[in-house]
Amino acid sequence: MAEIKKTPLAGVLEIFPKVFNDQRGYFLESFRADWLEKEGIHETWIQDNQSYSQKGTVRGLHFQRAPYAQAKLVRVVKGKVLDVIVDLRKDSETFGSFYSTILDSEQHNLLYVPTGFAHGFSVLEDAIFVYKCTNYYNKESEGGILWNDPNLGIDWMVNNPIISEKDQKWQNLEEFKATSEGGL
Ligand SMILES: Cc1cn([C@H]2C[C@H](O)[C@@H](COP(=O)(O)OP(=O)(O)O[C@H]3O[C@@H](C)C(=O)[C@@H](O)[C@H]3O)O2)c(=O)[nH]c1=O
Repeated sequence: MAEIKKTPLAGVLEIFPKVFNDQRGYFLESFRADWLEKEGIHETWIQDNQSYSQKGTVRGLHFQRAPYAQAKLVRVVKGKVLDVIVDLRKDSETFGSFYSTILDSEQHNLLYVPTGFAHGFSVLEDAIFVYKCTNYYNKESEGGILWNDPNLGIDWMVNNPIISEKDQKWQNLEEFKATSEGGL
């Protein structure tokens, strides 16, 4: 059975599936609804995404606004990333805090990210990143926080990252607070 670990941010879970190794290779269950249901979380996953990124890339920090807000269940099938989330939940005691963890294709670990977070990752080894979402992509409701906002002070563990034009222009956390009535 998978090991489910709570994180310092309420409602965010890290999941370590049981890996069965043998002479052929490995087997693991990469998704089970009951991992989350046992924790009282009932989500309907309606979109799966996959991206490939070269070492040194940063993607993020992204969210979608209601009614297109997305919970995400993220993992890495090849390579290694530093996965980062920022708590933007209006009434959260940890609003404005971030949590980061390594996701890689050796641990096969997953991060469950509820709605109300900005999400991103940096690529420590060329990575195929795979994730489930509870809402469809909606360009108009897309928002973000600047990855290198000095007030967040995230150590992304990469120098001079490869980053999209879009991701260089997001607002910082202070601007987000001022324009979003205190959160998502
Ligand atoms: C995310 C997404 C993008 N696209 C398109 C839009 C664009 O032309 C192209 C690349 O999009 P982006 O540059 O936004 O891709 P990317 O930077 O990988 O966006 C993703 O980043 C990570 C950190 C997340 O948390 C995701 O929710 C998502 O925002 O793919 C879709 O068609 N559907 C989708 O669900």
